[in-house]
Amino acid sequence: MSKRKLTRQQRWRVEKVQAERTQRAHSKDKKAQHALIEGHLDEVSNGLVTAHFGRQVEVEATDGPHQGKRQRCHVRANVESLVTGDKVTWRPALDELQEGVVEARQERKSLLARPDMRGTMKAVAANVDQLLLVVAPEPEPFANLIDRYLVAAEDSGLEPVLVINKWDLISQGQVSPVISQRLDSFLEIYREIGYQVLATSTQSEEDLRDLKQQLKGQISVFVGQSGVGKSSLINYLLPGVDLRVGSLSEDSRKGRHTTTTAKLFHFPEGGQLIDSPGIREFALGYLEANALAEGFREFRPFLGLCRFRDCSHQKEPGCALQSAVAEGKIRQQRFDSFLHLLTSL
Ligand SMILES: Nc1nc2c(ncn2[C@@H]2O[C@H](COP(=O)(O)OP(=O)(O)OP(=O)(O)O)[C@@H](O)[C@H]2O)c(=O)[nH]1
Ligand SMILES: [Zn+2]
Repeated sequence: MSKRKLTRQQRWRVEKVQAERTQRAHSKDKKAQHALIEGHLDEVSNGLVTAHFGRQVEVEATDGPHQGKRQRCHVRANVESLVTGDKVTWRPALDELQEGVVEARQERKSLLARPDMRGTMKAVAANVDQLLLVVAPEPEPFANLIDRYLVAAEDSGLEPVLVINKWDLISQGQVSPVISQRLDSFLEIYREIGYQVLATSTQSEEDLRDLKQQLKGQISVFVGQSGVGKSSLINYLLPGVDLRVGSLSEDSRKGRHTTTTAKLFHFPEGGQLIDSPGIREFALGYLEANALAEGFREFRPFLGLCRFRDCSHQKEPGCALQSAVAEGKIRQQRFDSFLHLLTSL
């Protein structure tokens, strides 16, 4: 192919197109570019995404002169998608009423995802350390539901902690001995597996002490079935905070915009909470059968030991899980729950 000599006019046009393309590539978010040009930004520092609004995020400075302050931010076009809890490198605006710019996302420790309306898994929160699975004597817990949450937590890399709320009902003998007994043996199973179990109630300060201790220095989420007392617990732990996730408007001209995205809060006595209606209902989305078995913590030593590599742990001879159940190394109830979840995949 011969090199054609371009006329000055053509060269000018090529250069112009090139420049425009570069401009577009570098500044998909024009406002971010604009902010940089305007020079109203401070030095690069570390931050934490505390909320998400469409293409903007709210970032809290975790070091530097703005530490503890929050700002709305534009996100550079080359930054991968952000969720609440993400740690970022950003440039705060010098004037806190202006908007900062997120330059990069830092590595994630864990990612909590939940299925959207079409069943596609959507990331909702990053770097959550522990999942507080709230249960109560009433509504009485289903083993299956607890196990679903536990598997989801294990799969997302979060440490689950079982929180038995409404403990006052038990300690004051307000639930029938049958329910009380059932709950006890239930909890014993989870303790035996190695999960931490805490008793709480929203009826006295004393009953929240262990939970407050557990929250310190960690990013937590509260999950559990309706009516167990998640809202009550969170209201006690975050006094005076407007928990309505829609309380920050996306755009004041459009009025109050209710967003269901997750928000990050600081507990006054230490630790952080990420909360949204979606997170509270977080359970099991799509899972591979292997991930399901892995999610039953006490099954792990036996996985891969079945006679058949593709053992479904149902009726096959030489199934290591079934032998473990027969030998009392795996509780029958957990195995039944596993099979139930397996058939509902
Ligand atoms: N006795 C007793 N009742 C409680 C306790 N905590 C919450 N409740 C009551 O349990 C009911 C449900 O509490 P909520 O905080 O709304 O429960 P939730 O888990 O947030 O429920 P959803 O909003 O439906 O998900 C309310 O009537 C509370 O007053 C507790 O520790 N002891
Ligand atoms: Zn098997």
